[in-house]
Amino acid sequence: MSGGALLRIEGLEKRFGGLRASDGLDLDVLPGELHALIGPNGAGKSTAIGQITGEIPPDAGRILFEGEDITRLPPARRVRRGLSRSFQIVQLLDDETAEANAALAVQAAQGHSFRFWRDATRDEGLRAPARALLRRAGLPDARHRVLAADLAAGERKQVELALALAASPRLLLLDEPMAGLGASESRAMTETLRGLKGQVAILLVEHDMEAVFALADRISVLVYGRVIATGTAAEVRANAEVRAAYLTEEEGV
Ligand SMILES: Nc1ncnc2c1ncn2[C@@H]1O[C@H](COP(=O)(O)OP(=O)(O)OP(=O)(O)O)[C@@H](O)[C@H]1O
Repeated sequence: MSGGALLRIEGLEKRFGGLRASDGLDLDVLPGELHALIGPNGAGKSTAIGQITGEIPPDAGRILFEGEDITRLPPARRVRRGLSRSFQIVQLLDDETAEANAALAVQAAQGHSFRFWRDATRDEGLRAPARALLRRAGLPDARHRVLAADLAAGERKQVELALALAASPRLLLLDEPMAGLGASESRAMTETLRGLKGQVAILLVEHDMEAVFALADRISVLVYGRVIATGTAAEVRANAEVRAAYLTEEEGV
């Protein structure tokens, strides 16, 4: 496996017109680690995630997953290899319960057609693993039968995390899981992610520095499409280039 890395990104380039959203991006995620990708607005974090999932084709560079070049692989094939993502904006079926949403994800992960999705929401063989996923994602049992439309923002994020876990990923890509959450919801999500640590490698894009510093084994700092520093929280905090480019006293660093 590419030098022990689960995911290796080498020299990734992505231009939007004259703008270099990825500019020689290099990044490694090790098996089982929680690796945070931080950086100012517009640094290219979402563009990096999009290229890892296959939604955005890079102009140059390589993406290796478990040592294999997946740079040109379609998104669905990457999911089947163990790369799963959750989105900045939650996409749930609002008129179905949390449990039914998760049951559909279990069914999809088993490779069945969505044609029979209405049956899936009643199938106990899918509902039992669906409940297990929701518990792993931190949603209390009492909320499993609530319609997605009636869930709080934090609970919707938990369901979305359960959907991402349904594919049994080896690497989970999380794009701002704390976005739009209140302080207590963010703390709950932080605890949930702490519980997942070690079970699945996580690449976490997040602006909530409290969560990042509490969770990350390593942090990479992205500025203008390039990683300017990678290290532990203490190493990144102490890095002069990082402090100058991004982290400020106001953010408590
Ligand atoms: N489809 C696109 N077309 C044109 N420009 C784009 C496109 N997607 C992203 N960009 C630009 O590329 C740069 C990087 O955007 P990206 O969303 O990856 O940054 P980010 O670090 O995720 O930002 P944020 O923290 O605000 O989510 C930004 O300047 C953005 O405006």
